[in-house]
Amino acid sequence: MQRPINPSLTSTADYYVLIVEDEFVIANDLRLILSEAGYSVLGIADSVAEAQELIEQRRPDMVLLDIYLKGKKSGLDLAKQLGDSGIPFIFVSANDNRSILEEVKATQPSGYIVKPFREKDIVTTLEIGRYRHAHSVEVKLREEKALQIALTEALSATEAWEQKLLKVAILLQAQVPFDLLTIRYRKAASDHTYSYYRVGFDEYRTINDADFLQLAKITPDQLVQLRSQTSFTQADRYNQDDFNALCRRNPCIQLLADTFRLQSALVFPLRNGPTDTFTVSFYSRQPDPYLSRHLALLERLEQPILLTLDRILAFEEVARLSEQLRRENSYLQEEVKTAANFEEIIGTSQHLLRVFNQVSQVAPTDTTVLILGESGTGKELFARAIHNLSSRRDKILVKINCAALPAALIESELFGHEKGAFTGAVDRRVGKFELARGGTIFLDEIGELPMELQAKLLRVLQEKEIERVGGNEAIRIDVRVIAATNRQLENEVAANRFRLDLYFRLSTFPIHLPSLRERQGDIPLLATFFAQKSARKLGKPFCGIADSVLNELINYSWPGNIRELENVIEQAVILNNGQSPLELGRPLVNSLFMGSLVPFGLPQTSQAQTSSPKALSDIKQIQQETERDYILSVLKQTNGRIRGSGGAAELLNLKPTTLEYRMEKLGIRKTLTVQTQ
Ligand SMILES: Nc1ncnc2c1ncn2[C@@H]1O[C@H](COP(=O)(O)OP(=O)(O)OP(=O)(O)O)[C@@H](O)[C@H]1O
Repeated sequence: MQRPINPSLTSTADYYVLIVEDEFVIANDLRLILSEAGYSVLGIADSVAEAQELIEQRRPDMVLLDIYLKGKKSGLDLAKQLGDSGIPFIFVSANDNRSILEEVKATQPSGYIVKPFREKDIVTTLEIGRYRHAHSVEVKLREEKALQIALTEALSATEAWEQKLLKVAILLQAQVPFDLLTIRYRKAASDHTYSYYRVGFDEYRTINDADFLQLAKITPDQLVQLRSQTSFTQADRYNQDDFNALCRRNPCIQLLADTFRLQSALVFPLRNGPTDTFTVSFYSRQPDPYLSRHLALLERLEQPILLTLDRILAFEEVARLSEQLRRENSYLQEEVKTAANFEEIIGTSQHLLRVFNQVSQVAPTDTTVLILGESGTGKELFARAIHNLSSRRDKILVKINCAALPAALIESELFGHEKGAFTGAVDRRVGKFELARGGTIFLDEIGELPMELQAKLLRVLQEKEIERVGGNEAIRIDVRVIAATNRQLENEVAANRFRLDLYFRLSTFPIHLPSLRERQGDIPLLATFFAQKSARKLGKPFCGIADSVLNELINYSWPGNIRELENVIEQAVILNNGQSPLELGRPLVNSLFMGSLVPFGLPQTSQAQTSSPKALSDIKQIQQETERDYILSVLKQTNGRIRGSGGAAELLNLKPTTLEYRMEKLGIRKTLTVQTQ
C-alpha cells in the first residue's frame, strides 16, 4: 500500500474517489455527480472484497461508502481498515438505526449522507470532508516535523543518556501509544534491552534486566535463552488474535505479556544485520490499538529515530567504557599508592635478612611463591616487594583476599563471568586473573579458598588457562601467582580442608615470615619508622620515643605483629602534643631524635602475654645495636656520604656534626665505606 500524500485542494481532477455501493443505480448517480463536479472516479465496488482489490491497485483520496454491501462484510468493516490506513471516507446510507449510527461514529468518518440524497449534498459534504482531511494531514505533518525536531533536541540535551532515552520514549508515546516500550540493541557480543513501563499519565519506570528477572521470576540463563529465540526481521503490528498467535510462537513475548498484562504489540526493527540488530517494540494493554498508520509513521520517522537512538546508545557505550576505565584506573592508582620495595621494609634482624635473601632469589623468576606467617607480619608487603623486584614490575599487581568474599562470588571475582551467568550478571565481566595479565596476582588468605575452587585454581596453575563463569572458552593467561596464608596449611590438608596437590603446587617456594616476637631487635626501628610516618601524616613534629615506652614495646608479645605495632604507635602520635614531655627526662632510645612520645598503654592482654621483662642494660644494648644498624643502612643508601644533598645527615634530618658524633659513639668509622662495615 502506498503512503498517504497530502491531497491538493486546488485540483479536483487529481482527486480520486472510490465508490463502494451495491445498488447499481445509486452508484451510477454518484459517478455522474462526481464527474460533473470535476472529480476522478477510481471505480465502483459492490463489496468490501472488491473495494480492497481496487485500493490495492491505487490508493483513493476519498471513499464514498454504503453500509450494507454484497458479501459478508459491511461498510463498517471497511471503514475500520480505511481509518487504519489514513484514507478518508464518507458514509452514504439510508440507515438511521441508532446502534448502527453509534458504530458509524466510532469509525470517525469525514461525513454522513442520508439516502436519498441531492447532488448538492454530495458535492458539499465531499468538499468539507476533503478540506478537513487535508487539514488533518497537514496537522499530522506538522506533528511529525515537531517530533523530528524534538528527537534532535533530545540528542543535544545535556542530560545523562538514560534520561535522553526516556525522553525519546515519551516523544514516541504521543504518536504510537504504549504501556511498555522496549529498545533492544544487539552488537557483536553485547545484547542490551532498555525498557520503559508506563505507570502513570506521564510517569515511566525504567525496567532493567535485573528488574525483569525479578518481575518475571526467571534466571539470567533463561532470559538469555529466551532472548536468543526472539528476533524480528520486519516491522509488523499484532493486535488481539495476532498477538496471541505471536505469544504462542514466541515464549519471550508470552513472558512479557504475562508479566505486564499486554494484549498487543507493534514491532519495528530499525536495523537488522546478522551481528547488529536494533529493534523498538511498543506493547499495549489494549487489544486493538495498533494501526497501519502507526507503522507508516514509524517508517517515515525511521531515520531520525535510528539516528537519535544510535547516538544516545553510543553515549551509553562511551559511558560504560569510561566507567570500566575509571575502575581500572582507580585500582591502578591504589596499587601505586601501596607499592612497596625493600626500602620500606624495616628491620635488620637475622630472621628478616634471611627472608630478604629468599626474596632476592625468587623475585626474578616466575616461580609461584607461598608466603607464610602470622597475621600482620608483612605478607602483603613482601608479595609487593617480590613483584617490584621482578621483570613484571611495570605491569599490574592484583590483590584478592579469598577470605573477604562470599564463596559464591570468589569464582567470578577470580575468573570473571559471561553475561547472564547468574542472577545479577547483567554484563560480561573480566576477572582478577585476566586483569593481572602479564603481571602478578596476590592471593591473600589462600587457606580460606573453598574446596571446589581449589581444584579450579590448581588447573589454572597447571594449564595457565582460565574459564569465565558461564563461559566455555579457555583463555590463556600469563600471570605470576603469589599466595599467602596465616594458617598452617599442613594441618588444613590433614583435616581435608585443603587439597594436597594444590598445597604442593603452591609451596614450590615457601617463605616464612618471622613474628615480631622473633625479631624484638627490630621493634625500636619499626616503632620509630611508624612514629615518623604518622607524625608526617598528621603534620606534627616528631619528638622521639621515651625509653620507658620502648621498654614496654620490646617486652610485649605482639599477637597482631607489625600491624598491631603500627596501630599502637599511630594512636600514640595522635595523642601526643608534639612537644617533648619533660617528665620523661631520660636519654631517648635514639638520642639522635630529641623529644619523646607521651607514654601510652598497651592492651591489657599484653601484660599477661609478656615474657619475662628484659633488664634495662639489655634494652640499652638493643637500642644501640638498632641505632647502629639503622645509621649503617642509611649510609649504605648514600654510599657512605654524610654531608650535602642526599647525604645520610639529610636523610636522617640531623646536622652532619650530630651524625658524626653519634657515629663515633656507636663505633662507626667515617672513613669506612659501607661495604667494608
Ligand atoms: N618489615 C616491615 N617494615 C615496615 N612495615 C611493615 C613491615 N612488615 C609489615 N609492615 C606493615 O604492617 C602492616 C601489616 O602488613 P601486611 O598487611 O603486609 O601483613 P599481612 O601478613 O599480610 O597481614 P594479614 O595476614 O593480616 O593480611 C602493613 O601496614 C605493613 O606496611
